[in-house]
Amino acid sequence: MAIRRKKLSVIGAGFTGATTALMLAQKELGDVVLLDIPQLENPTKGKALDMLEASPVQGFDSNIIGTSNYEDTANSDIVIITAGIARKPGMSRDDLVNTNAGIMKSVCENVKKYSPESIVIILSNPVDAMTYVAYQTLGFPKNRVIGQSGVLDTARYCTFIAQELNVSVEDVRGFVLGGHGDDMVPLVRYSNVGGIPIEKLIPADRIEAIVQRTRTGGGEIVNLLGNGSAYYAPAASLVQMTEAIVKDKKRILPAIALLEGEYGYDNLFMGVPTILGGDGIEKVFELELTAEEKTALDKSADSVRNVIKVVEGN
Ligand SMILES: NC(=O)c1ccc[n+]([C@@H]2O[C@H](COP(=O)([O-])OP(=O)(O)OC[C@H]3O[C@@H](n4cnc5c(N)ncnc54)[C@H](O)[C@@H]3O)[C@@H](O)[C@H]2O)c1
Ligand SMILES: O=C(O)C[C@H](O)C(=O)O
Repeated sequence: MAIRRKKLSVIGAGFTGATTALMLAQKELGDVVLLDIPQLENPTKGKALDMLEASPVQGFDSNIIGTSNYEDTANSDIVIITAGIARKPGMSRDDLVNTNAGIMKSVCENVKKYSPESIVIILSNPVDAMTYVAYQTLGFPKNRVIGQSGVLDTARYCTFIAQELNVSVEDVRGFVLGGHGDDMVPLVRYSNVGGIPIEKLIPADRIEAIVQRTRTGGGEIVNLLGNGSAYYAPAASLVQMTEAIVKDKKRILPAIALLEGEYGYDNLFMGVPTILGGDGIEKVFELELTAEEKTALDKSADSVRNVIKVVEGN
């Protein structure tokens, strides 16, 4: 049997979608189809061609096409959904829920029709609720519907720890649990630098400042950009998750997964540590939490539930 490259479709060719498409191709994780709405077909084709023309310079052989036609995405191995509106200063991610739920449903109807065997990774916000909408619409098994939040939130947390200690980011390990909102739960107790618990290296008040900055990390970028939200680190996060799946790496990464009893939550999509491999989410890890950590996670879960209620009311 001939060996073929993976087919990776990115729905939404805006800041995050286009950046993700380029990074996927640069890492040669597969051939990339970048799709946006028909009104933006030419700009989408233009972005894809521009990226492809970088390939001789950078030396990658992934193909990239732009389209507004779902037939071009048919039989994708992985579909990454970034379609939707982004927040502006003064807005919360939850303010996007009604618009993006409608977009998510229409995108997922097409994904279900054209790529019924795909693994789907959701980025659009509010992402925990959008992953729920995608799961409902797609009807795929839970291991094939994955939301991105924890890789990004953890990346921010690790960036700030590395800055604080002036050490390599490569030696910083941590975990952020919970919903992708301002009450997410960076797990200080499970964070270390080169194996040394951060509580032995950073004073408590500075750790608290890092935790708070992580929680509002998305808003910090929104306020600086002025007219949109982060895209370089979000795209890098999507690419790390895609690589774990395409290469069946079985990486332990935080991802938004359907919880069915884990951590005491039922029928809730929220960020938890998972194994990501060729089957998508292959396992959800249940960590032991202190009473304080569980209270914080309960608060975050309540926030996610409140947004899901809005979606269910539509
Ligand atoms: N989960 C996360 O960690 C995370 C991180 C960054 C951004 N986001 C979210 O991702 C989404 C996209 O952000 P962005 O910065 O790329 O926004 P953007 O406005 O630059 O791009 C969104 C694109 O989606 C397209 N789109 C809208 N409706 C569509 C449809 N029905 N089909 C196909 N494409 C459609 C738009 O035309 C636009 O090109 C936002 O909701 C943002 O909040 C989430
Ligand atoms: O903050 C946002 O609205 C975008 C994204 O969720 C992020 O965390 O950067």
